[in-house]
Amino acid sequence: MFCSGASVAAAVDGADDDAVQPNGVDLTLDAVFEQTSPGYVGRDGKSVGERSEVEPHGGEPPIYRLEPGDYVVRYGERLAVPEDSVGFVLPRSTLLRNTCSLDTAVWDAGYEGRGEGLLQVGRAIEIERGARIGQFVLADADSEGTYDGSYQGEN
Ligand SMILES: O=c1ccn([C@H]2C[C@H](O)[C@@H](COP(=O)(O)OP(=O)(O)OP(=O)(O)O)O2)c(=O)[nH]1
Repeated sequence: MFCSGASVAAAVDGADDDAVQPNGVDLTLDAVFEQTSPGYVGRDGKSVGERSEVEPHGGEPPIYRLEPGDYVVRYGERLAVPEDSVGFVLPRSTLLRNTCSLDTAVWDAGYEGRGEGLLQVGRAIEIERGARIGQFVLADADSEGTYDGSYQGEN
């Protein structure tokens, strides 16, 4: 079963009260990166390529003016996935309605950190730093151990 927004909020550090939704908690955009060198995915190992941080166009709060392309984004909130849960992030529908999306993976039981996602920009868009871009939801789960990979405690 999926958890209530209030339960999800207990797993999210730094979320405003108005970020709490009926079934999850909104996550905000903190930083945007462009990958500049290849990554590596092997049978045993992996590495993330070099990246450069995209500077906001200006404004207060700062506004990112993003041309079509793929960007790595860091969320503004620190998450701690409970050991009896699994997490998912879904894009805010306004991104989809603007020909953009957020691509995300599984958030493992026991993971803690400020995670990252793939922002796909199909048509140019402006996004403020701190704007809501996705929603974090949690489902009850039987877990086979907890996450202890290299992204534990990131950011
Ligand atoms: O969209 C996502 C999905 C997950 N995570 C975090 C939480 C998750 O627990 C961790 C590792 O994700 P995953 O297990 O998919 O990564 P991996 O490439 O398999 O790395 P590892 O070998 O460390 O498991 O990254 C994100 O930051 N963004």
